[in-house]
Amino acid sequence: MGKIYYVMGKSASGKDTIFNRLHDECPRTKKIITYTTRPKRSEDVEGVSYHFVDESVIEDYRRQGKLIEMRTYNTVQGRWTYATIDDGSVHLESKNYLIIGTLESYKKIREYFGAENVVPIYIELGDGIRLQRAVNREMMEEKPNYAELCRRYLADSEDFSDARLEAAGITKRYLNEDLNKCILEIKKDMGII
Ligand SMILES: Nc1ncnc2c1ncn2[C@@H]1O[C@H](COP(=O)(O)OP(=O)(O)OP(=O)(O)O)[C@@H](O)[C@H]1O
Repeated sequence: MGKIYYVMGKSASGKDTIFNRLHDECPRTKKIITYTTRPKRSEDVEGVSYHFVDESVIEDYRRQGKLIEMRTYNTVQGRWTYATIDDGSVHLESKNYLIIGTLESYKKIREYFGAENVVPIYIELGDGIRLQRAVNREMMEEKPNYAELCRRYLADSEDFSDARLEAAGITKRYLNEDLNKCILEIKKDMGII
C-alpha cells in the first residue's frame, strides 16, 4: 500500500523547492496536483506546480462530489481559490504520492484517505531567513507584489502556529537551512535511502 506525503510549511519555507526535488529524485512517487484560480507566476507551468483553472471548473467538480477540500483567500489581487480534487489520479494500492498545501487541507486529506495513509512533511525555517528568501524571490518577478508577500508572511505565522501544529499531531519538523541536508532527512524517513 502506498502513502501520501503531505508537504507543508509557511510561505517561502521552501516547500515548493523540496516538493519538486522529492518528485525528481523519487521516481515511483507521483504528484497530486492542486487546482488553483491564482494567476500564474512567470515560473509556473500548467499541471506541474498547479492546475490553473477558473472557479467554474472547481464548482463543476464540487457538483460531481469530487471536491476533497477547498480554501479561498481574499488577496490584494482578488479571490484566490485552491482545491484538491479526486480527479481519478490517485491509486494508493500501487503508488506513493506527494502533495503540497496548508495545515487545514492536510487534515481534510488525512480524513478523506485515512490517517494511516497520509504522512506530514512539515518544512521549518527561521522567520528572518524566510522573509529574506521571500523578498529575493519576489524581486525576480516582472511585477513584484510586496503587499501580498507581507499578507501571506503574517497569515502563515498564525496558520502554522505551534499550537495548531501540535493539535494536528505534527511533531516532526524538517529544517530547510541547507536544502540537501533537509531532502536527505526526508528521504531517509520515507525509506527511499
Ligand atoms: N535551502 C534553501 N537555501 C536557499 N534558498 C532556498 C532554499 N530552499 C528554498 N530556497 C529558495 O527560497 C525561495 C522560497 O522557496 P519556495 O518557493 O520553494 O518556498 P514555498 O514555501 O513554496 O513558498 P510559497 O508558499 O510562498 O510559494 C525560493 O526562491 C527558493 O529558490
